[in-house]
Amino acid sequence: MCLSDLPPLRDVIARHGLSAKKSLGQNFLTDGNLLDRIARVPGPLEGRTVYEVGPGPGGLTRALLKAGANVIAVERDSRALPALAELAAAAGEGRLRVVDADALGIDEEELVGRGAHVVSNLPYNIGTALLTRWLASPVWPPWWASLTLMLQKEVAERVVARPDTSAYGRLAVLCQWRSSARIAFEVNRNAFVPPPKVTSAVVHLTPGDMPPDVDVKQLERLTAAAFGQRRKMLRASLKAMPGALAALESCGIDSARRAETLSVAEFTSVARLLSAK
Ligand SMILES: C[S@@+](CC[C@H](N)C(=O)[O-])C[C@H]1O[C@@H](n2cnc3c(N)ncnc32)[C@H](O)[C@@H]1O
Repeated sequence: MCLSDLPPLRDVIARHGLSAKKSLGQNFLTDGNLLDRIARVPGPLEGRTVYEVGPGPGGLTRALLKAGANVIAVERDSRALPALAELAAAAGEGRLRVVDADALGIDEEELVGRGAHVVSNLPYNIGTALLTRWLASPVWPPWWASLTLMLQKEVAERVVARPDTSAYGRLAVLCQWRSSARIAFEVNRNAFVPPPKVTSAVVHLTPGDMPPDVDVKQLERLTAAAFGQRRKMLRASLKAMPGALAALESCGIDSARRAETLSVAEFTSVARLLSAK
């Protein structure tokens, strides 16, 4: 059997008894056109390595393989392994490797090497944790060439949010400091089996070329303190952080401002001074 002869995804899900488990964030995609559209977001994939978290019954994996990628996928639900083994056989020798593990415990650089594209319909319960980890990598440029991720629309909006909006916060600062981030398109909840409660969106991030003079941990501490009390003036929210008020002053930032008014560049200039100490 080859990829084009595979049975429809709904049949695969039924035959392998893959009833969706809420605890694993399982909302499966079965629309081939939508899956092909997601696989096109990172650009040409012929001969490229793609890392996928949570292939489940393999809908997105199938689209990625059809696009010519070699896929390394990590799946925590061992019920999906037989369906994925059939997909691997149809794709041909060496094109799909499935690791039966928790993606939160994976050392991605060791597993997939450098230069891989990440394409995933992420389980919602670990989506923000994985995105933050991939952006906060101590090694920069990171191991990934791009991230194409299905997230809850509300999380996607936090990734691309601008200052002076309620969605602007720690995630926006981290993502926009380290990458170019955009929402590729929204996905209606009815595209999933079963439909989740909320609309989703596919985001695409490519790593920026960062000078190494800002310690990501300092930036994270700074934004955690500032947005932890986002309604307060910075002079109150950053009071307990050593050096922060002096760094604000050196950067010409009025400590009567609130966190959500600071641009990403302003946050990084303060973090740069704190990193130099
Ligand atoms: C939203 S579903 C996506 C399934 C499939 N890729 C699709 O698009 O239809 C999320 C998948 O992630 C898997 N998963 C959940 N938590 C995981 C974890 N910690 N590590 C690896 N996979 C996980 C689930 O079992 C499920 O298959």
